[in-house]
Amino acid sequence: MRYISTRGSAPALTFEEAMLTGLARDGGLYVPEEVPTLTNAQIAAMAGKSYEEVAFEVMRPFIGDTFSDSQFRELIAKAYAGFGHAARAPLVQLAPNHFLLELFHGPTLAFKDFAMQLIGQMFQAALSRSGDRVTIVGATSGDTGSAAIEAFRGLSNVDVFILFPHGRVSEVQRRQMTTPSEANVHALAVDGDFDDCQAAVKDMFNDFAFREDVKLAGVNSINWGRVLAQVVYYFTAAVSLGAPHREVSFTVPTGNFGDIFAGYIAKKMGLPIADLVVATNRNDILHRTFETGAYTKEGVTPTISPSMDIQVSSNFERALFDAYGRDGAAVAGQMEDLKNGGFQISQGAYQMLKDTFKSGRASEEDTQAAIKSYRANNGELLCPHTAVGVHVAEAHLGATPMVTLATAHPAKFPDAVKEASGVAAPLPPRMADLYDRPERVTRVANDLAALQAVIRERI
Ligand SMILES: Cc1ncc(COP(=O)(O)O)c(C=O)c1O
Ligand SMILES: N[C@@H](CCOP(=O)(O)O)C(=O)O
Repeated sequence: MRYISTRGSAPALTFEEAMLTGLARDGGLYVPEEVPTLTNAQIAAMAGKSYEEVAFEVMRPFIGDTFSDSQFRELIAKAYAGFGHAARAPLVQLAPNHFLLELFHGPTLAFKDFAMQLIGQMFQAALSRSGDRVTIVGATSGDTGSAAIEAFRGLSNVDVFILFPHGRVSEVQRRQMTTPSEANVHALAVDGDFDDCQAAVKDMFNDFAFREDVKLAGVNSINWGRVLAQVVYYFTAAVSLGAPHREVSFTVPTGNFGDIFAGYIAKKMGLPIADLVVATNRNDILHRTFETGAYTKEGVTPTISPSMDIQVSSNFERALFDAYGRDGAAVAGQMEDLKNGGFQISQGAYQMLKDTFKSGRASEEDTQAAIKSYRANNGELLCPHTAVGVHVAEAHLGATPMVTLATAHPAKFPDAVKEASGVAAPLPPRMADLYDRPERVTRVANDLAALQAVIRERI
């Protein structure tokens, strides 16, 4: 299995190389040269298997010879051992044809743990084999950062720097990033928004001298390994609802387009997914794009679902690559136009995207109303991101079972949840002292050189 860049002019890599490389050297994102497919019989045989076993079967065709089967099984087992639910990703029924896929039973209470815990294991195994040391730099709107820190804290061959937008993450998210005391963890509060943080990370990858000097690695969904690990729960959810004998639809609260892209890969692998619905908050660039065919940046507006306050949606580039018939030059051209504010998608590519994805948006009021009504009528306390998903899903319910991804635990956003529902969402006992732990954070200007200086000084 080889991985190629969405911009068409970086070398093809193995799974291990793509995982450790992060951004391609032409600025693109790595994708598999071909997406392997599973037969209906293989999918049907997943029924009744453990999450770990399905994870092995779904991901094995993508990893080539990076790990032996037995080592890969071991890494998967370690990755999910600390999850607080035996099913790892349980389904809860909201209505006759509407289900919630709870993805918040990992150590940091968000879906990011599914990929990050596994990436942590895979990095550790690959780096201890090679003896290399890397510097991970990640951008977060709140959840990727806490999950990355949890997965990499205390590891001897990794330094991890997380850039988050100062004042724009929830207090729980911030404390999850600033309270770990391990010396290899560095939380950087940037005077900017998430898009600034993500742009700085990509600029660091495009600064080849810096990239080589610090041995830069990435754990944002730039990294194919992140997307891959998220493909698994589409299979477990769909199979428990009757796939491959029955189609299933998914609604995905979306920001950087990584999670929904994982659903798209599951569909390409042969999972019978009817609709893939993109749900955005008022930062609705993706919804507008699906409506109009124009990808046009506006400023980022802070919302009560802060992890989705994103305008430059990194993984959309992976979808565009397929929409343009895998023409890297066309994608590179559109990404150049994005620097000047946006681009118009060609008619053919737009049609492909419209045929593949549906979309909707939730205003702040819609989000609050969903939190309130699902608490009152279903007894479910939703996090604001999940509430965006549930609101959008309601407009797409039909005969096919709909699964909305519950991407974070309500306790990560206690203020917004309490205001909407009147109900407090307590942290689990293992995190009960989070507010008492001392914080360690460095405030940094939204400036590439300043960020690079901090990183060089600390490693
Ligand atoms: C809780 C939560 N929901 C939804 C999203 C959006 O996911 P993606 O960026 O993969 O679209 C994020 C951030 O990634 C998140 O943290
Ligand atoms: N919402 C994310 C933003 C980063 O997304 P990623 O999936 O590319 O890591 C976050 O919570 O940080």
